[in-house]
Amino acid sequence: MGKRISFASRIFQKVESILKCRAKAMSQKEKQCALLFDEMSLKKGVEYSEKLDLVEGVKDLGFLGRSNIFGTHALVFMLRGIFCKWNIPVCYFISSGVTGTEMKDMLVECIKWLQAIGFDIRTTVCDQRCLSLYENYLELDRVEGDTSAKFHYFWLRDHCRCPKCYNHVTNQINNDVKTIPFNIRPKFCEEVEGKLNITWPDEHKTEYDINLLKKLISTRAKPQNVPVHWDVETLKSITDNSITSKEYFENSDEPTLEATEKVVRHTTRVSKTIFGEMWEVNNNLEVQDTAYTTVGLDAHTDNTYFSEASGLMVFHLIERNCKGGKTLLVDGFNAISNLKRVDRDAFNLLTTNPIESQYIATDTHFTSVEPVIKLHPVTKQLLQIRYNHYDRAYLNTIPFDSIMDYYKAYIKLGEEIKKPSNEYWLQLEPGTVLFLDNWRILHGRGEYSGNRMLTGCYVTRRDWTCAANREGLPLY
Ligand SMILES: C[N+](C)(C)CCCC[C@H](N)C(=O)O
Ligand SMILES: O=C(O)CCC(=O)C(=O)O
Repeated sequence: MGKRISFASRIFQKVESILKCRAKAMSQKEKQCALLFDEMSLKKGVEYSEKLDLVEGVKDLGFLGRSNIFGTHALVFMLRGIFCKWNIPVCYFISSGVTGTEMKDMLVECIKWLQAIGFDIRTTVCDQRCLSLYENYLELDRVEGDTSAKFHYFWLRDHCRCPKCYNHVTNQINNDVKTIPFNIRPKFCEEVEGKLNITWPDEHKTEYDINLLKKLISTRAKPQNVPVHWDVETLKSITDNSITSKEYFENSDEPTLEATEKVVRHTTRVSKTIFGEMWEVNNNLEVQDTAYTTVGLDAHTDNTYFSEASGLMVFHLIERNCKGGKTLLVDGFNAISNLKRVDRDAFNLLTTNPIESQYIATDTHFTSVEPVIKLHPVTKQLLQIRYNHYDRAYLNTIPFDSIMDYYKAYIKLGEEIKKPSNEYWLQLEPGTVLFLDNWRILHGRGEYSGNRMLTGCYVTRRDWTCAANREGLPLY
């Protein structure tokens, strides 16, 4: 194959004269070509070449110089006709992963040389992902589609998952980040067969799976799994039956509290709050809350007065000898996105101004100060709605000048929630257990008369996201 530019002059002349011959025989159109370059990994090893009178296998970048480091890659240049089918291997270099600047210099030199011979180079094509080393980071080309991925050397050292640096039994980091020098650089670095292998100056070795790096890049600050929002019209068309997208039903053997509990414990655990673990809700004011009356309740989320509102609500209506008492569900995220579309300022006020909520009963006084709309701290996508107009405390967290604007924004969201197009009314029946995402779906009920018994429980957000992670299910 070809030549290594400028040091092997005998070969150089031979290849050059062959290339000149080929170019001469071509028409102007035939000469139009692409310069392809590609890095192939090599087995480490050296050999004396009598023909070249030098040791082959060490790093050798032609006019950019030669060194005693073992070569790990061959950087191959090739010409390919654009209009006519022809291929000519041109030259190669032995490298140990070229830097971006080295690559540019070689490319420019190679193009100049081939143009002088007579080829009409119209484009360059790099066939393989390649690794470029910079001052304090490296770059992997085309990791994600066309974009490249950059990783600081410090980060790469910090995340070493070798058994010394990381305990694979406890899944905890052994390595002390404080001991890594900020200016750490690999002694040696290569990309082979889907792996990034790094040797550090102290001979410590780190291996990364390129697919893992790819995955980490694609999840950097980008919205994940945006759930499908629904109104009454579109709810029916959602086929994804996950609890983040839609209400979720399970069947229970019998209409009892114990059967409800069994269904829940099948996948997760029951949360204990001041309302107990499993609750029985009927008209007895056993608990000091309107839920324990026959009064109708506007759509709301529960536990706005807890710093972590329950993640899931589980409802199982085990007795229905009553008139009314239907269940109301509203997709809070849909209401918020509608509000955001028509009134961006209102949306901003609700995301940035925390308000206080309360639950006060005998010997109990819970409060929490949080915004009504919470966004994911990194991706900024919707994370939680905390809307319960019954459980608001004194509004004293908003600056005087913003109070009226805040009220208008809060009421506008309330009106959106109350739009008939967003209100999904359903009749719960004994035997059907309903799971609700209390960070997203608001619930309410119609006023009723007669005997009605609702059983259920809360599941903490951390418990159900734990179950979702365990099962590999997507979270928003
Ligand atoms: C009956 N159950 C225990 C479900 C709820 C009772 C708490 C209701 C409270 N107002 C809230 O919205 O959090
Ligand atoms: O009784 C119902 O159907 C719902 C009660 C309720 O909204 C609650 O407990 O938060």
